[in-house]
Amino acid sequence: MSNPVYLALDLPNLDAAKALAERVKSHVGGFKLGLEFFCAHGHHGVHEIAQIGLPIFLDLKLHDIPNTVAAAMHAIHVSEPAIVTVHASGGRAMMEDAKAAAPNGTKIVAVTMLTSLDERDLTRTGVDGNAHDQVMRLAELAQDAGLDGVVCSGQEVRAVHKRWKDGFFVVPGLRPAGSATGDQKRVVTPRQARDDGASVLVIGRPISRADDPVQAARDIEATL
Ligand SMILES: O=c1ccn([C@@H]2O[C@H](COP(=O)(O)O)[C@@H](O)[C@H]2O)c(=O)[nH]1
Repeated sequence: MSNPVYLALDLPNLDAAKALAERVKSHVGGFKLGLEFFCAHGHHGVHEIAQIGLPIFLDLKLHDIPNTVAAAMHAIHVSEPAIVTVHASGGRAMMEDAKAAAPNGTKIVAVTMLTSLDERDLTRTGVDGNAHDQVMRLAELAQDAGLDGVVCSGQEVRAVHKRWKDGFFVVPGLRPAGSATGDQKRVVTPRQARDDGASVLVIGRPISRADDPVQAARDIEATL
């Protein structure tokens, strides 16, 4: 089985990101490039990391009117990413148009409820109900829109997987036992997420901010 860990390269410096990616490449399955990276380094930065030879996950979390999201999706064809994110709360038409505009072979997955949010946050955004219900509702919408899968926390992935057998599930908010959670609120261990049906395990700071990132990546790999 290939390594399901995608390292989040949330670093402002391209040379530092490239150096980290080179160091850990034998112990992860791909690289996740998000807003911080893309805003700073654009397609050039994506190309530089892609040169290392592992799949690229562009975590842009697109969220706008359908026409704008489809145009943005066309603009990223040049990078041929393996995975791209949109926000499920952008609605069904937005997700349908995003999928239609995506490169062939790129998986489009929808963010349901950010792992940095808990139920109090949900209430404050005007949404009634718990995290489980919110994730299930948006996962169903994403499935109806023809997407490949969703982003959810490890606390919901088992339930989503049960309802969407052939879905593709991206799980961030992962922390090895005993490590700092930081701003993440709905957290599980990488092993728990994998056992519950995650397709991709997104891990950033537990590796990138470790004293020894290679050892941290190896330690996580050994638990899977
Ligand atoms: O719900 C979400 C969606 C995306 N992310 C992204 O994953 C990584 C997690 O980084 P850590 O350092 O392991 O916390 C980060 O790039 C987020 O933008 C998420 O955390 N939650």
